Amino acid sequence: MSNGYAGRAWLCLWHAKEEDDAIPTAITTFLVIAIATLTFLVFSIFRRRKNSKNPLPPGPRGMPFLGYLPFLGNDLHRKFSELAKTYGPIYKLQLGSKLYVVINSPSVAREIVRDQDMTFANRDPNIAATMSSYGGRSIAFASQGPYWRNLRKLFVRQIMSNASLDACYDLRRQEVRKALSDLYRKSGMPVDIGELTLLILINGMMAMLWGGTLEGDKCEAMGAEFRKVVAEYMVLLGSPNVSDFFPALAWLDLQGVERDMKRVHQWLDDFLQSVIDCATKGKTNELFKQKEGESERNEQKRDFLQIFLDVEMDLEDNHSPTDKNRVLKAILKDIVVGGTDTTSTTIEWVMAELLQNQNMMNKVVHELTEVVGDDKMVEEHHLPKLKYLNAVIKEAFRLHPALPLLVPRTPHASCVVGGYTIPKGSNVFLNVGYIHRDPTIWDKPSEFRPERFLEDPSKYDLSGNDFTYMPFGSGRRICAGLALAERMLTFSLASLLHSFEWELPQGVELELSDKFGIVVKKLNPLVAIPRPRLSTPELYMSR
Ligand code: HEM
Repeated sequence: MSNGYAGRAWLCLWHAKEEDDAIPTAITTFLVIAIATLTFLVFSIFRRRKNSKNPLPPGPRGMPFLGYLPFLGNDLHRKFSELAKTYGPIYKLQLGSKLYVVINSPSVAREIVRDQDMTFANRDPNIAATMSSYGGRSIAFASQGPYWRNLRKLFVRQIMSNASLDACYDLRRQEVRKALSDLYRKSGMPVDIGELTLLILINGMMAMLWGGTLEGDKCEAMGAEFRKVVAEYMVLLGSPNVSDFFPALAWLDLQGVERDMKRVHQWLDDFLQSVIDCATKGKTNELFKQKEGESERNEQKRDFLQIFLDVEMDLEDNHSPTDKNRVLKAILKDIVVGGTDTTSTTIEWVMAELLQNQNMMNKVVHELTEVVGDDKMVEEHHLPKLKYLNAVIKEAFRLHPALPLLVPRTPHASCVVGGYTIPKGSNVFLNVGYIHRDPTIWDKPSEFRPERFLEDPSKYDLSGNDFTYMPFGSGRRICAGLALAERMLTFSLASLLHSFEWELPQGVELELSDKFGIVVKKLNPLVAIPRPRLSTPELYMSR
């Protein structure tokens, strides 16, 4: 456009030479050109300045086309922390055609989850997450919007409310007690702690969902299979996938992530479908059993599943029954998969740290004896009084956050954070694992020292308001199951530690290395031997 205008101006100047008003016309023309050029120059300088004022974050150079992809390795959480030492509080990684931004300081994290929380409340699920969440229908992977807002509101206000969680305490307790009596029969034998706690959690969640649990001879085998499948699922969700970085190549599925996720997703889908069929159609299944009296599900009794079934209709009014079923399974996945693996992994870490630090184990057991007594079982009302155990759990969350990179967020508009531009659509990781071990924040950060949480117990809670400590995330997308996670984790752990003495099998060396998945687990499963420590055997039989 400016070229056309300049051209017309030159033409005008040429014709003016032959006319009487040649001089004023020439001046006008020059002025127009000068103003246009000046405007253009000022605009370009301003634009350059603006960009240089807020450039993209620093970051390592990569290779043409591939970016940093060839250097990423398998342990993302370790690599991201290594890079944070070089590039500081915020850096970028170009991975194929996608831009990733990693946040490594509380002050920059605050800008994301507090100051610009609304901008960053979106997710951009990768191929594996989209497939596994039935096309982004789960709470965890749905885009910000009315669907996600309504679902989350329902989940947090109705399912996770104190009243609702109090109402289903009995169901949780029965599952924990059942596990304790099974364990009593196995005392003196080595137990895989991750497997044990996952089974408690699956059954606890299923009991709260619809009053049914895994039952029968195949129960343990099913639990172990579930664990294996969920572990693979978490690795696939977190693995760098070439198809995500080069969408044009996605059809090739070069690493087979899509193929593997399809298989894992199918297994979980069948599992969840059986749960729904048992719960809603009264279908029988050799693996699931409804608790006695639960078969007469009536109008007054609204378990988790019933609440979802009712409200899901409102959410997806115009959808076909198949779609509604998918939405329901996506939500069940949030609970049965997202809620169980994170919680049981954390219990395993706590047990490992306590077995490593015998004096802390003694303090925990002493506190349990004082608060609960050796002639009683743990109840949820004891939990707030277990100050030392709660500090141990917080310290385990600090050193071993289940999701050390949280779940990535995506800004819906370009914005400035920490003085750098984060373009719309980039993937933003909050490197909580790194912040939790930052020596400028934490004294001797790699030491397991629960006492740091006792010094000022009100300073650190799990609500994500202190950006130096965010094991459940923060802001609009903070963990939706926090209330239940806190109760289930502390109750199961306190019960296991109160009812049994634990020791490592002879000759076994404990090590605490981890392996990456979206949930970071112990590299080698923790195996320990339980021995009863309560006053009478009858206590182990109580429900
Ligand atoms: C120790 C146990 C748990 C840990 C450490 C944990 C941690 C987290 C974290 C870090 C996030 C991402 C937060 C963010 O992006 O800022 C998250 C999201 C979520 N969690 Fe948990 N979680 C746990 C247990 C549970 C349980 C028991 C449930 C369900 C009953 C649950 C349901 C969810 C859901 C639905 C989301 C997605 C929230 C959203 O995107 O709006 N979690 N969790």
